[in-house]
Amino acid sequence: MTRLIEQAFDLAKQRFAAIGVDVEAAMQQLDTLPVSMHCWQGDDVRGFENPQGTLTGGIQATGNYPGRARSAEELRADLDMAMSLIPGAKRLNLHAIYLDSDEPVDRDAIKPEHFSRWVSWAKQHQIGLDFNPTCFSHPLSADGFTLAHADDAIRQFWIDHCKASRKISAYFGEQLGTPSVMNIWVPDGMKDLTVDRMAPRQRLLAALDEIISEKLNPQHHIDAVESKLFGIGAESYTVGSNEFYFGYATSRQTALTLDAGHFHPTETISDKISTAMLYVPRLLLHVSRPVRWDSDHVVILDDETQAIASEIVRQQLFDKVHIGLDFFDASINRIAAWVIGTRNAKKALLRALLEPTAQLRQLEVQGDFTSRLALLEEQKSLPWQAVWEAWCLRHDVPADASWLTKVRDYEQQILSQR
Ligand SMILES: C[C@H](O)[C@H](O)[C@@H](O)C(=O)CO
Ligand SMILES: [Mn+2]
Repeated sequence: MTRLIEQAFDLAKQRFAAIGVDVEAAMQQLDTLPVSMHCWQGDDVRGFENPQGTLTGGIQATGNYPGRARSAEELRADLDMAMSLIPGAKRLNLHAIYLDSDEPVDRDAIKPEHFSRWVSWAKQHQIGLDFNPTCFSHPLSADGFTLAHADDAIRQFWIDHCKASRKISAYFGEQLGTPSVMNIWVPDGMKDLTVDRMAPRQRLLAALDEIISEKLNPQHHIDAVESKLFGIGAESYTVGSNEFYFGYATSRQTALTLDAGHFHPTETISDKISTAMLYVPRLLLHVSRPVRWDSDHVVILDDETQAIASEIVRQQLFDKVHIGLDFFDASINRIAAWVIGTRNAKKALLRALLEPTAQLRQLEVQGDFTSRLALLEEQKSLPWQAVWEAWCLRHDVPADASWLTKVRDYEQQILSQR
């Protein structure tokens, strides 16, 4: 098998060299692009604060596949398994409800010490951590409002939670030597016709300003804000809309988060990257797969995933775009879900790096759209898969679907005992 992969790789290198693409350079570039895996695929967004509670905030993990992680130890073991099957650089994205504490702590009182075991684990794996305040699945978010809440005390509780989260994020960055991107997403919105659409937005704006008022070291912490079109039970009005956060991120120069599932079904985030990059210093991507709505299906190698990766590579946005994932499927093996989705994100990046972009750009400038389309289509069938498999071997992970056997073994030995 290894020999076959090496032979195919040598031939593939020659085929790509013939269209002016340096395969080794592409692989080296790919090595520098971490994908931030989201912890919440492993337990259906339950967390360890109150795992028996209901998932609220207008999001849903459907399915009841056996074996979800029930503790931080189990989640870390599952991540170890998944990460061992995914090539190249990775990070882990934690939500605040994944605190690893021996006693109960409310959200406004979370501290770095409640995440110290995650930091030790990240150090062992030499990976960075990212963070999210969790503004849902809590009694004080039960009426659908958090940072835009009309009640001063409730709003302050969520402001304090986000402030506490920034400290944790900065601690991650300081401990691990790579900035933690902290994403603020709130579910605030209304189910039905809304009369005052302005006041909640004014409150959200002021709350965010208070949250980011303390200057933190950008080497340790990066603020990001995430919009949404609608959530379940908030179909008529979302306070943090795209326009709201686009304005916020451009005026405050925070990073802007684009979640592939948070727009109208005919809108794509790949087309928003070049606009947003004109106004904000950084983007955080939540690569996901919407099916009719923000369904958070596992990422596949579809046209939009490819288009997102191609935008990053064509515009050379390597230092400005943070690539994260956001899906949670409880109807299939959760470790397989991580492996499939993360490998696909990386496959899309590799394919983008193997594109003869300079030549295509030249054709576009010349107005030769026939050749542009012809070459774009021809390169889809160049042997990128041979390069992918060789890259997997270099990273000592299964090159083909044999990773599934390892997941099945783990399922039989570990997950089925839970
Ligand atoms: C867990 C959430 O899905 C996530 O934090 C948020 O990014 C989101 O996309 C909500 O729809
Ligand atoms: Mn998201």
